[in-house]
Amino acid sequence: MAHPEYQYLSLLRRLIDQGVARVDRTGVGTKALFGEQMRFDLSAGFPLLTTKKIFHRQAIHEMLWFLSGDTSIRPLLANKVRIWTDWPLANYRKKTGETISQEDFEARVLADDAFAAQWGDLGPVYGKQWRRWQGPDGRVIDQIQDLVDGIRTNPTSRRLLFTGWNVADLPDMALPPCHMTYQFFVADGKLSGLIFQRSADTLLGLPWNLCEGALLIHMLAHQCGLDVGDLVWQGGDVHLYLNHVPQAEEQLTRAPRPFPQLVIKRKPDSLFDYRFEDFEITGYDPHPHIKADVAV
Ligand SMILES: Nc1nc(=O)c2c([nH]1)NC[C@@H]1CN(c3ccc(C(=O)N[C@@H](CCC(=O)O)C(=O)O)cc3)CN21
Ligand SMILES: O=c1ccn([C@H]2C[C@H](O)[C@@H](COP(=O)(O)O)O2)c(=O)[nH]1
Repeated sequence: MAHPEYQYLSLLRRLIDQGVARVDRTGVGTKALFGEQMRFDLSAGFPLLTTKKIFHRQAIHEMLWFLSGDTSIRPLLANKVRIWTDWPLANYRKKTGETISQEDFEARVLADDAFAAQWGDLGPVYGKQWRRWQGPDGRVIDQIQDLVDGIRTNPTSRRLLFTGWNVADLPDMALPPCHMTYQFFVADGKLSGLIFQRSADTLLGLPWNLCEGALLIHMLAHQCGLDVGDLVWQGGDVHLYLNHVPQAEEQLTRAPRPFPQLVIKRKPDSLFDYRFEDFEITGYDPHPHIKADVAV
């Protein structure tokens, strides 16, 4: 059987060859396809792309940050994860007219509590909706705890899902959720998960989304005494930014190597008590990193 990473590589190829040119919010321009799917059997390896190095250390931190319910970039910065800085930074520059560097902005968010509270928060993004969805009656809903309970007590339920797409809160978010809905399925002692991603930056964001989705399935399965099944990824507007075409062509010259394995070294009492040190990726031997600019 062909290496599962060819699903990703053939998507890159089709985006370049058949993607429809579109003007987008960022002004960069994309080539896009609508409605794409990939499937990875997690028992056969951890789907961390090998045709370029993915910074999985940062991806693990981001997933733990989502699960913590936090929405400030401060805990990310404390772990040297800088992928979310561009949006609060652009907001700060626009509102104050100051031309502060990214480094100085990040240093202030880390050092100054009041500054972090005013400028470092992304609004009611993923973590808030996952862990503290606010009902109209003021009730606070922990969608992830409900999911864990559901998988344990009612594994054949067709309602094992959570969503970040809180329509009323969208205007207050730095960015509306991209990986917006997750659904789960238990069969034969295995947990499968599906990500619905309304918008996918195929070169930069998607490899992280696959890594983090796979990590979440592993964590949930670990907590619920299940083996891992499939990660199904479903994309709506799936695009390649025009300034990423050379990087995609470079990546397409490379042959996939065996996927690594995820080792979870400790079983904490709850899904929310995992620490970064509990995870180890073994056997990861990727091709070199390929640099690309993120569209803000
Ligand atoms: N245009 C765009 N693409 C995204 O993937 C994206 C957004 N915006 N906005 C919100 C978050 C932030 N995410 C990001 C942002 C940057 C990288 C990125 O630049 N990754 C590089 C290197 C990162 C580094 O040097 O630390 C990579 O090669 O993976 C990845 C995901 C995913 N999301
Ligand atoms: O986890 C993520 C987060 C974001 N993206 C990409 C998808 C788009 O290129 C931008 C978001 O812009 P919208 O105009 O809100 O769609 O970020 C991703 O791929 N993965």
